[in-house]
Amino acid sequence: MGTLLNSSSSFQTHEALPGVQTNPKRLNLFILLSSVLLVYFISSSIYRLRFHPLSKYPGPPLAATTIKQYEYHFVKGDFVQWIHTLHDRYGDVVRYSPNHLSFTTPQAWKDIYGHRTVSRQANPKNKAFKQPPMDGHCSVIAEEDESLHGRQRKIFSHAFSDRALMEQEGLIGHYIDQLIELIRKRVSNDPNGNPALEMVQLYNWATFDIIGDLTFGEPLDNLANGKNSPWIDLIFTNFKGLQISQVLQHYQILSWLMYMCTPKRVLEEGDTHARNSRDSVTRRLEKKNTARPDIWGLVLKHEGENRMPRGQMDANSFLFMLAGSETTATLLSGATWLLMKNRDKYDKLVKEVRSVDKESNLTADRVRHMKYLVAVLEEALRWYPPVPIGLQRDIPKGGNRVLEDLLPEKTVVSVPSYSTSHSPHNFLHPDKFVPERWIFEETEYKEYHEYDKREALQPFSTGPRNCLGKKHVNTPNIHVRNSRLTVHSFLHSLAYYEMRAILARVIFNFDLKLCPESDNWGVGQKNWTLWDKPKLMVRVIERK
Ligand code: HEM
Repeated sequence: MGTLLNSSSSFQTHEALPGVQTNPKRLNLFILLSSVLLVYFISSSIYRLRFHPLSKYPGPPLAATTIKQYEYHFVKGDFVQWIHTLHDRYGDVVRYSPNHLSFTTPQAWKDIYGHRTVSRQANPKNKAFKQPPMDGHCSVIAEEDESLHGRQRKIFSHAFSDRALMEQEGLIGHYIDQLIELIRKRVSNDPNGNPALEMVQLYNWATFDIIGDLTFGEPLDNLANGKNSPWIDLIFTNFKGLQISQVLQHYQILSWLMYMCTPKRVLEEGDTHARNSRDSVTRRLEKKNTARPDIWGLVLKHEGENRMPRGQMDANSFLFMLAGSETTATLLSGATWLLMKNRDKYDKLVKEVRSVDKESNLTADRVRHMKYLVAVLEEALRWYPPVPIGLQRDIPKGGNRVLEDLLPEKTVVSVPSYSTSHSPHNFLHPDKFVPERWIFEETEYKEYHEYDKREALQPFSTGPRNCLGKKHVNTPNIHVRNSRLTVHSFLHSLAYYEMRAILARVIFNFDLKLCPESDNWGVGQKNWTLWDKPKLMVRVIERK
């Protein structure tokens, strides 16, 4: 101890002097390093602005020189608004970071996400946003290998087929009954019979209960208990953090700081729920009941040689819980707000939905033929797409063509749903909510029918990795969307059915009015891949 003290004091007295003498050297080193960095920064900026293969694309000069501006907006949660402003200013193609291009033309959907052709390779998903494997197993959305991905899609084809949906109608209807009962109870418990209800939460409970039962074959009881199940808490606590950490992973210190600042409870919750998810799948498999029309019941029934490894089942269950609940609840919340803000459209929908004699007539088949209802949901998907950002794809080795241009390997390309469907180049008066633009029989809206590029709307993405919850049609999507809504309305799928049935039954039973505090609900919301939705307060009374 004494020796240590002695040596330290000798360091302070005798060693300090040479230290002072070396300071100019250190200063010189600092100046040298700074100059090297400055020269590097200036020369790489000049290269990126003038000579880089993407330099011909328009965009903010700062964004062309550094990825940090894009990362800043992503982490801040205003990326959707930022990229939209850039498209407004620079046009249909924008360079928003040295290697990133964003497109809003309809053709770009095909070129970026479409099936491979003789002249075009597939563009793989960008690794930064890849879902991590669960115990070494990839869910369908995270599977990189094309043929393994195709194999998983094939295994799920029965569980997401028309026939499955017909069998699932009763199960889904049961939860919609519970939603209506819960709202009715709250209305009757209110002294004035006119309570202000938080609709985002109610829709979330309904869609989580439905997908929970379809995935695990047992109820999550959000609606029955009138409160969030641990599943909902987990997904909302972790999703935003996961998105942000995917950007921060490039910065070791920030990544580490974020990890250190994450409450231990949140980290433990992640493990607990992965375990719960596995246990729920185990319980479902132990029941061995293949007669039940839930996802695993239908997968096991058609299993044969297409056996899915157990770990893959867990990974996919986890995925279904997020992909199949939050998205539909978001769209329902958006549609409700848009209808409240456009009372004439709301009245038109009320008239159509209440034209049935009784509620039990609102069957899957009936609601898919309600033109105005289908058009309201289509327009809500355009105005407020649940996945508003551009899903990033990498241009592979050898380059690939997008809109006639051969883009170099490693360019990151995407089509942002929100900007594409709010582009005045694609839709007439894009910021207005006009369901009639989707109905050709509404002849007063002819100018919309003639102007709109309907194929620009792809809220479920397109190509071999599009949404599994939206029916896969053999007819190319663009053809369907280009044709009359009557053809489109025949599309049957879990996502569409849930949204139609829930909205129709809420509108059939109750009159709704927006509370003043939610007047601007849909404006300027933050987003981290999905919207970060505030409370949507709506006054509800029994229909007259
Ligand atoms: C309004 C409702 C919905 C919207 C807007 C939506 C949107 C999307 C989008 C944009 C993708 C592509 C993601 C990517 O490329 O990374 C996707 C994929 C997927 N969605 Fe949906 N979705 C909805 C409802 C559902 C439902 C109800 C389910 C049912 C479980 C579901 C299951 C899936 C699955 C499994 C994938 C991955 C498909 C694959 O990678 O092959 N979605 N969805």
